Amino acid sequence: MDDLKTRGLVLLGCGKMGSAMLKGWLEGGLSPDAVTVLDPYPSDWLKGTGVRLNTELPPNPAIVLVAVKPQMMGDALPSLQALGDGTTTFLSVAAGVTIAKYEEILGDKTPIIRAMPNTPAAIGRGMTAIIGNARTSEADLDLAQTLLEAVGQVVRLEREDQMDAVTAVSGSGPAYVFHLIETLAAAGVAQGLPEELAMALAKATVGGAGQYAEEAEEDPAQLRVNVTSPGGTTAAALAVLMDEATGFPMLLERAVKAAADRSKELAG
Ligand SMILES: NC(=O)C1=CN([C@@H]2O[C@H](COP(=O)(O)OP(=O)(O)OC[C@H]3O[C@@H](n4cnc5c(N)ncnc54)[C@H](OP(=O)(O)O)[C@@H]3O)[C@@H](O)[C@H]2O)C=CC1
Ligand SMILES: O=C(O)[C@@H]1CCC=N1
Repeated sequence: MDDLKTRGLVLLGCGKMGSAMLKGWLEGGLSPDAVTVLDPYPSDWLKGTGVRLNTELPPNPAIVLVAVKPQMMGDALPSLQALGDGTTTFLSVAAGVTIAKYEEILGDKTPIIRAMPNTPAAIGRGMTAIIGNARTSEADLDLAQTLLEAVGQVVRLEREDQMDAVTAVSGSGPAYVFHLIETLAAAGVAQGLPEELAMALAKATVGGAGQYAEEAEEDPAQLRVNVTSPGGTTAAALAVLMDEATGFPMLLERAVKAAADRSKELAG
């Protein structure tokens, strides 16, 4: 992290993902002076952080974090080509954009780390998978990992082609869980609960169960069994949710496949 303080970090694109990570870093003690953000329409929140905004780049930043949409990459990245001299590490969070694509633009001397984070990084509960190109040293990976661990957990991948499935599970995954909360609350309303109460029950249940699944010694299947009294209410619900033709397993398999397929398409 000392390298980041002295050489600085550049953030290209500060939308939903970039700001989730920046929020985590600033709350974790990274000085706003060490961060230069390039974003054409900065939010009021970003303007209030005190970071260096749309101004000249530091001469030799330790890391450039690329957080623009995959479709914008061709427009946005060439402006940073001068930093592709091999001393700055590029860390990309863009879905689908391969390391080879970066090497085409930045040259193959550049250490490039492809990462897939998720938005719970905003509260320090992110999950990020990373993999580097051939120019990435262990020290580069360690620096990226330290930075990313400031906003949650980090796993290292063995192969870049695992990234499509990772994107479909943990990158997009928070959206599936938020949708579960929305639909669980709506189902409670359909059973006669007031909206506010149903939403409070749904949020606390999903949040509590998620944390319990992470912390408990038992696996999620056993935790599910522990809730399910024989002949009781949970068994009645699970008969619907575990139905082979229409239940969660089939739905999630289709949803995760659709996301992974889209990640492959974005690679072009
Ligand atoms: N959202 C998520 O949960 C996750 C997103 N990602 C990846 O993160 C990246 C960003 O996604 P997300 O944050 O959702 O998207 P956003 O659209 O919210 O953020 C992208 C930001 O980049 C800005 N931008 C556009 N063009 C340029 C440019 N030329 N130079 C600098 N900044 C530019 C956009 O400005 P403007 O809006 O004005 O165009 C916007 O603020 C994507 O590649 C996505 O795949 C990865 C994991 C999770
Ligand atoms: O929807 C997307 O394409 C991005 C990548 C993972 C989460 N959001």
